[in-house]
Amino acid sequence: MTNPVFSLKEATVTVPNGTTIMDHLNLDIYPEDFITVLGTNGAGKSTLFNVISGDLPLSSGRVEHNGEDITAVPAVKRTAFLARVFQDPKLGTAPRMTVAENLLLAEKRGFRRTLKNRQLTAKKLEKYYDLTKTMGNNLEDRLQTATGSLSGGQRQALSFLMATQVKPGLLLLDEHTAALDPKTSDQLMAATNHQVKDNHLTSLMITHNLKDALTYGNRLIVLNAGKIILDVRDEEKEALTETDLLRYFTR
Ligand SMILES: Nc1ncnc2c1ncn2[C@@H]1O[C@H](COP(=O)(O)OP(=O)(O)OP(=O)(O)O)[C@@H](O)[C@H]1O
Repeated sequence: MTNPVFSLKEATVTVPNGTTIMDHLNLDIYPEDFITVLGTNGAGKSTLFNVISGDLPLSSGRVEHNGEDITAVPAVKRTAFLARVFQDPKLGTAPRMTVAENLLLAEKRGFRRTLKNRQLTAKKLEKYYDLTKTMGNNLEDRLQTATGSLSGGQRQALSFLMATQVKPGLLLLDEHTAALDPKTSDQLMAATNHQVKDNHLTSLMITHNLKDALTYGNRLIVLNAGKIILDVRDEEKEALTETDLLRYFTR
């Protein structure tokens, strides 16, 4: 069997008031896994992402990347292989910079970000045109527009492209379509799915949308009280229904 890209082993987080918000959690993430992450409010979904990204240190347990112990590696260093897209369209992009400038900046993920000595050549603009066109929301016509005046859907599409332009070893999608209207959300989910598949990305996606959790990805996990209470993949996932899932939300 293939080795995991990323693992949590007996990962536990106890916060200063004594509450354990991640409880001896074990998770092996394999190459090209697209894992949808479900759970009630407070189940520990953001905690899981914060532990993976290194923003929240473990109280005990281990974090491994390609078999190497990275428990003590800080968040800033983990950006060399990890990218995250947030729910808030304002996060992840620089509002005064244009779409093209943001994409140029994103090419430096994992390195010191500066636009010094880097230019938006005609070739680059052509590349960004083709890239943004794949999102299906006219972002390609707004390459020279300041990001702050894009629609929420266009801005989230840009955040997604910025996170994936330099292929991350692991992509964290943190309810990235939740702030969008249903049609725009569906459009970004479909574009996300294409990009994840076409670029063979390994990713986790937090969602409260049961339909999306069932439709997308090869694997689904449900969290409750800082533990994984369901972990299914392939045929087992495909056989799941919304009614099956709702049972995990009544605990
Ligand atoms: N840094 C922290 N210090 C103290 N408590 C925390 C911290 N981070 C999270 N918690 C607590 O841990 C629990 C899990 O929170 P978390 O944000 O991971 O849940 P969630 O599943 O993402 O919820 P939601 O769906 O509402 O976003 C909550 O009770 C939360 O208050």
